[in-house]
Amino acid sequence: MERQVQRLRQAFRSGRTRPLRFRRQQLEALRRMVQEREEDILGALARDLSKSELNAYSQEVITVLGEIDFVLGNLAEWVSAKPVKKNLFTLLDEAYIQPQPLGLVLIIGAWNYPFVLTMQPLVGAIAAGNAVIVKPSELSENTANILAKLLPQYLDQDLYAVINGGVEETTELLKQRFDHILYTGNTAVGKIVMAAAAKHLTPVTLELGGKSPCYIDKDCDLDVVCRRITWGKFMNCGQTCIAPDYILCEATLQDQIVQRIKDTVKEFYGENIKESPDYERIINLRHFKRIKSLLEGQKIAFGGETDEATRYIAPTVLTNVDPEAKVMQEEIFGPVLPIVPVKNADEAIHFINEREKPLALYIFSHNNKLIKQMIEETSSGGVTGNDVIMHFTLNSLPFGGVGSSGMGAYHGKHTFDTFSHQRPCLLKSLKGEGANKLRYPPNSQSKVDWAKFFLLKQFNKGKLGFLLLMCVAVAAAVFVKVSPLSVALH
Ligand SMILES: NC(=O)c1ccc[n+]([C@@H]2O[C@H](COP(=O)([O-])OP(=O)(O)OC[C@H]3O[C@@H](n4cnc5c(N)ncnc54)[C@H](O)[C@@H]3O)[C@@H](O)[C@H]2O)c1
Ligand SMILES: CCCCCCCC=O
Repeated sequence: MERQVQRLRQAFRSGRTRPLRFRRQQLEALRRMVQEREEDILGALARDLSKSELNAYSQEVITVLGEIDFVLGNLAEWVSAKPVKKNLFTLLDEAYIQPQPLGLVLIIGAWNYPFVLTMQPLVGAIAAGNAVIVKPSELSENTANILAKLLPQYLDQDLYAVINGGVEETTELLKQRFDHILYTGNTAVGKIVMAAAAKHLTPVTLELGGKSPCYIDKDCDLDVVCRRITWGKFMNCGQTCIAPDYILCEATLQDQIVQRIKDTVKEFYGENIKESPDYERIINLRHFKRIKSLLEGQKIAFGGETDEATRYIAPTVLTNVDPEAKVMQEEIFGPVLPIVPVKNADEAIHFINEREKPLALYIFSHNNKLIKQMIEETSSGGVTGNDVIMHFTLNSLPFGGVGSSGMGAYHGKHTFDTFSHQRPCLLKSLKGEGANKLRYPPNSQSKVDWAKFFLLKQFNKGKLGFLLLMCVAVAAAVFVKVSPLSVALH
């Protein structure tokens, strides 16, 4: 493993990833891979999560293709140096920010959307000019295997590698030195990753989870609200990091919500949900048993049927759930939706703020002021008002958590920035040394007064004064030797 890391680092040092043309070629090759090997990719996703071809395509493949197109359309602009504003001391100099690749980066993916959660960060890491090691989740082993088979066929093998394996291999991998690690998965492992990264002072992006609340105000259209929640909660059998984890609403709304979600489940998945191609299965037996155990002692309003042989758990809604119940202590990550009654929006805000900061927050109301108030008075990785999940799909929005739901963010330009060093560059001339006397010893009151005059706002009396000052400064920078001016400043 150490040798492989060395090999990639060596290839990065060759400078091959620097030119825009090379990065574009690699991204185009990646796009070709997704298009030409679509069937293999969809097949792997079906075997891992019982995802239908249509669902796998619309949830994962489209996102990756869209990301590649978006990056290719903007990369030339992103890699270019960005001139910055200057102060009076640097007026004649060149000042800019130059994005540069970090080096060798590690991307550790999760199993629930195993294709998009490794490929989307990979697109940004390549775009930013890095060498990359991808470590897919071992739980979605078919997707992990297809990535290990396909990526070397399309990408430069000296710069991009897939390493498969479980805890042992990941632990070994984390002993190596990387220039950035992007990890997606649960919070407990996030801490392990961060501790390992700290040994090398490696920066991390942690895309973690949490219990994402969903508040339903009484002033809203419950038919629409429940359709949207049903879609986002039961998609991928509830195994979505930003699925609404639980509902907060006034007690009087509960029965209407239950009835509408029940009707929508029937509309979406039919009378026999097990037969629906749109309804997935739980990833493995451990998670199946974990989710099933969350139902114990709960009031099941509908659903609750399970089948261990196929790891099927029906869409399930629980009512009057006690905040102390086990189902409210951990991220559910399955098709179980508890409803916790609260008196009003203020109590919902209090409820949310008493707990760890979630990855997402959802607020449904006709009252925009209330939505804005809840955003203002709570914290979460992201927010969607009057819908669920959808903020993930907008790549102009940074996607990530806060507090225990993660740190850092990616998607679109944000991924490019995550995997780049924004290098500040100031290019001066060796001429104009006279003006520099101001900062060289020995110091004097008049030099300090000049510095105040050049740099501090309160000494630049208005716009006109500032303009005048700039002219003086330019003159000073070019010709003038420092002279006392304290009188003019006071
Ligand atoms: N924020 C996001 O974008 C996002 C996306 C998907 C999932 N998630 C979160 O991930 C969680 C579910 O994923 P998971 O954690 O079950 O996925 P997982 O079990 O697939 O683990 C994720 C990665 O961590 C590695 N790993 C596991 N144990 C390890 C250890 N002891 N040391 C080092 N590496 C280890 C795995 O090999 C895998 O590559 C949920 O909490 C979910 O909310 C977050
Ligand atoms: C179109 C829906 C994609 C949702 C991906 C969520 C990633 C986290 O689990």
